Amino acid sequence: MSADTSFIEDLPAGPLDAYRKKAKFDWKKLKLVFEDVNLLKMKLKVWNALEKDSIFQRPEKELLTKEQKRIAALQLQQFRKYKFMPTNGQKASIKDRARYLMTINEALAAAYPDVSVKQALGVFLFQNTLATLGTERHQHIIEALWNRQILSALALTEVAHGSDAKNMRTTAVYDKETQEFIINTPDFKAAKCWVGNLGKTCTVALVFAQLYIGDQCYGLHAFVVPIRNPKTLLPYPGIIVGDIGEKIGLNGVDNGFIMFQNYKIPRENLLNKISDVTPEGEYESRISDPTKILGATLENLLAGRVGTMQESANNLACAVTIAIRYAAVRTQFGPSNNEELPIIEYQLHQWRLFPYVAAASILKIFSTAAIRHYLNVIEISHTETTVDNLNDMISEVHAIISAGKPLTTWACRDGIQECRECCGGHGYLKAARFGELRDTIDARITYEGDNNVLVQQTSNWLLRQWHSVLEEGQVCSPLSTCSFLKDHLVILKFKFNGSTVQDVKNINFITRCYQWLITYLVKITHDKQTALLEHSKCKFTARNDSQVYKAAILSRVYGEFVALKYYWKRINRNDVEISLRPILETLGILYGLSCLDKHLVYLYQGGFANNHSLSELVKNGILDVCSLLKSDVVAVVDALAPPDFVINSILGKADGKLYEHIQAEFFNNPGAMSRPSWWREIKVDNAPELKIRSKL
Ligand SMILES: Cc1cc2nc3c(=O)[nH]c(=O)nc-3n(C[C@H](O)[C@H](O)[C@H](O)COP(=O)(O)OP(=O)(O)OC[C@H]3O[C@@H](n4cnc5c(N)ncnc54)[C@H](O)[C@@H]3O)c2cc1C
Repeated sequence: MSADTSFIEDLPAGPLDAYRKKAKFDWKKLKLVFEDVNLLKMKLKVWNALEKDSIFQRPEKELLTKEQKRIAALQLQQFRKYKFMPTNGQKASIKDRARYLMTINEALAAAYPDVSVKQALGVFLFQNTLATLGTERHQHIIEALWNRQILSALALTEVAHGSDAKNMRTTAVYDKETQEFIINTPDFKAAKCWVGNLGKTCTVALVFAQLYIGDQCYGLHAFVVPIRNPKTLLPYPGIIVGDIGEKIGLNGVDNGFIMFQNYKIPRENLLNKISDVTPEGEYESRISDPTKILGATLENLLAGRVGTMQESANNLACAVTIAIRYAAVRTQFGPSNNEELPIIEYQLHQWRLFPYVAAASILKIFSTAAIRHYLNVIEISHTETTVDNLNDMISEVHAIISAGKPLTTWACRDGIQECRECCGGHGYLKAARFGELRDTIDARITYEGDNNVLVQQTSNWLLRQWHSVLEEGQVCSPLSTCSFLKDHLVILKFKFNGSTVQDVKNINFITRCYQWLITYLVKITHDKQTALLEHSKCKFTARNDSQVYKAAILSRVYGEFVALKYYWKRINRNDVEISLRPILETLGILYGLSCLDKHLVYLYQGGFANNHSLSELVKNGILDVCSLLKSDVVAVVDALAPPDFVINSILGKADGKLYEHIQAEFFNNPGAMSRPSWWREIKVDNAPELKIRSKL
């Protein structure tokens, strides 16, 4: 049965129709492959509400940073009043409920990134952490959170330590006389910093500190710490708290710093699901290894990372929508004086842009799959059901997300920049929106775990699988993302023997290349680490000196392979109409070939190919697919795009009336045609006045 697309609004007629008419599929049906129908309806509901809400109207002129913070705080307050969750949502399973909440925040992030960051940190991440690390004694805090009585913050990073969480120096010392923890910041380098919502607005923070009983340190633990009096918003005594100042972007978020001086909190404020301290000062833990306790504590950040993946894929979709719509209307040069071509007709322009359209399509579907896996393991972890390989599943999901967040955010960073350049000078206008998209993605590369550090978790996991293949001939990959490693002897013998473009323009070739690449890279990374370890006798050095050209590229290649794997699985589902298959396959092949183009050196280095044909065919394949995509690409971005209100770009509107919107921007920007108030300061008294009329 054909999917019901009647709830998706038609697009306005205009100059883009010329290309829209060429598409060989229905863009609305394609949209329902990129988006789950119910979640899309929910997002449309959110966007419709915000579009009509006066507090969410966009300012006509640039606001001062402190005004941006005020507006974002008010918008968040207002947003929390909406009841977007379906009526049965409150009773839904943990998984469904979390999915709804993530979708609501995803919708918010696409239009108001600052407000969504404030909500994600101050409400969802806090709630998630309390639910997973807290117990019934923290239930009242969760309730206060849902009743909008609390806005929180998550304080992990310190001035001198970010990625290296286990060396953080804030302490929480247990005092059994008063049954309190005493929190201290030894010096400025241990001040918590960059903490969203902490600068001006939050009343409570989740603070990560080293737990001490006497002289014994039990590692990093999470504590609920009151920060400000909710009635006055003034900080409590014993705290130095403030805003870190203006940033490159996301200035609606009040990122703050904090230092504690013998600041006391009740014993019960320790989140105690994994480990607890008895009133008498005994430490009790369900896990004996302190590094595992830290791991379990920080596992919560996974929710933020999958959310980041999805939001970044959406940002990339926004950027390519703007650039493709622009390219289909903008004309420059032509074969004859009276014929100018739309810039989308140029091969170079297609080659610069279309791979990012493919990336947005693949990464949207990949992030949806990553969220599904993440929520599945969360749900299983919360039920009584025992699942034999749950830990293996969690490790694999962790590996997928640790590769997926960097893959998606980096693709988005590069894609936005290319799209900006593809729109020429007009792309540099603030109203084109690339600036905001670029600033937002920039921060995502670092927060929720710095990309270059995160990818090491994926390569470590892959190396463990490789070790297990060599030792026991098996792999722990319940989600089958690297189960092929057990066939490594066969895979490493693969050789490329294709001779036509058709030999590379197919998913079997792409899968074969990726399986070979992952196997080859994990092998050479392992060999390098083993040699370094023998030489230096130091695991730390061995690991660090095998990142460049080895482990780091291994994680990247694995991320791309998994992204394609989930994409292929999705497009081959029964609910995907036959009419959509060709375009979906084209997008998948373009993504695969464009990524492989960047890894050719490894395919040659390892002997997968030994003459020029692989390189030539991959490159010709990309150009072939680009030219094939030209007539469909406008409809593809129609399927990827959110409504105009969300895209918020004068270059990317669905009506394609590019020059009307540019004119409106030029003419209507405040004070555009008025003399500046400071004109006297620059006037030149003795300047000759040139005639404006001819003497004749
Ligand atoms: C907009 C924004 C919002 C934030 N919000 C919060 C928040 O709400 N709460 C909070 O606690 N924190 C927050 N942070 C902080 C953020 O989580 C940290 O910036 C991040 O974890 C990285 O830590 P760092 O800045 O100390 O960088 P560092 O860890 O010092 O890294 C610096 C550089 O060194 C590299 N590097 C580090 N270790 C290695 C290694 N082993 N091998 C190779 N390279 C390495 C990194 O890749 C990076 O490029 C926020 C940051 C930003 C930008």
